[in-house]
Amino acid sequence: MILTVDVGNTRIKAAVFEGGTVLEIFTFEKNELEKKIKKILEKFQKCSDLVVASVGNVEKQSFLTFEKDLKVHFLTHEDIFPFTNKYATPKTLGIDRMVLAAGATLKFPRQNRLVIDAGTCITYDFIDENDNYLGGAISPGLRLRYESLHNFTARLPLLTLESPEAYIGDSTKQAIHSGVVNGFVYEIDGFIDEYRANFSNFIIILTGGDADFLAKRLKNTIFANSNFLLESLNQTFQYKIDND
Ligand SMILES: Nc1ncnc2c1ncn2[C@@H]1O[C@H](COP(=O)(O)OP(=O)(O)O)[C@@H](O)[C@H]1O
Ligand SMILES: CC(C)(COP(=O)(O)O)[C@@H](O)C(=O)NCCC(=O)O
Ligand SMILES: [K+]
Repeated sequence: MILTVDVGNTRIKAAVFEGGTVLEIFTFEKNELEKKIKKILEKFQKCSDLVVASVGNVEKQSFLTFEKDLKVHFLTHEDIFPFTNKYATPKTLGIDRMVLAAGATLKFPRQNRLVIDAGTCITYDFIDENDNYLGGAISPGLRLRYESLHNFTARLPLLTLESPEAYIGDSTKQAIHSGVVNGFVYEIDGFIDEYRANFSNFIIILTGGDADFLAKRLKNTIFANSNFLLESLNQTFQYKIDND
């Protein structure tokens, strides 16, 4: 049994796997990390490995305290991945993006793949049919857009996510909801159209905290899999064991 942990910039997601099957998923805040992991390990005492991919600012030590119970692994750029990394700055590529790319490569062989992760940031990652990781894009996520409109202006309120009534927002609130939500949807549909125009035979994987909200609103039909990063972490770890 393996416990995988994804430390994002907003929240921590964790999952227990038995082989390729997910047994349970957990989502929690950074300040609850040790307490939650302890509880998970009490419930799943057969966990032999804890596998962490982190782009957030949590202390390594919070995980190392569990070394008495099981083996702790932090995935890094030094690990073995199933694609050729063509990013011009491979060492600065987020480990979450590398894990998503690994999952897409292993799960969908011999095709072009675009992974869209709508989390704190929206990340786009493209792996071609010859398993070359080419890069993608990084832009502000949904909540980040609401927060930055408020934080960098004098007059804009901080709103929480709501579906806009129309694309012509007829009040400050509706204008913000339209700008944030429609802007988010148009951006993603625009990127998908661009990739579709340039590549055939490709699959799109949509994941992240806003994936379900987004999937319903896209012009392009894509199914969301909120657990894709956790599943990919499990697969990346298996791949590392098999190929090290
Ligand atoms: N309970 C929640 N707390 C924070 N963000 C949430 C919550 N539910 C949904 N979200 C949405 O999830 C997004 C963050 O996604 P997530 O995948 O958790 O980010 P990260 O992997 O960067 O930590 C935010 O843009 C927000 O709109
Ligand atoms: C782009 C990110 C901030 C996304 O983080 P997230 O939204 O998943 O919390 C993270 O992948 C990161 O810190 N990347 C480093 C820069 C790069 O990937 O090129
Ligand atoms: K992301």
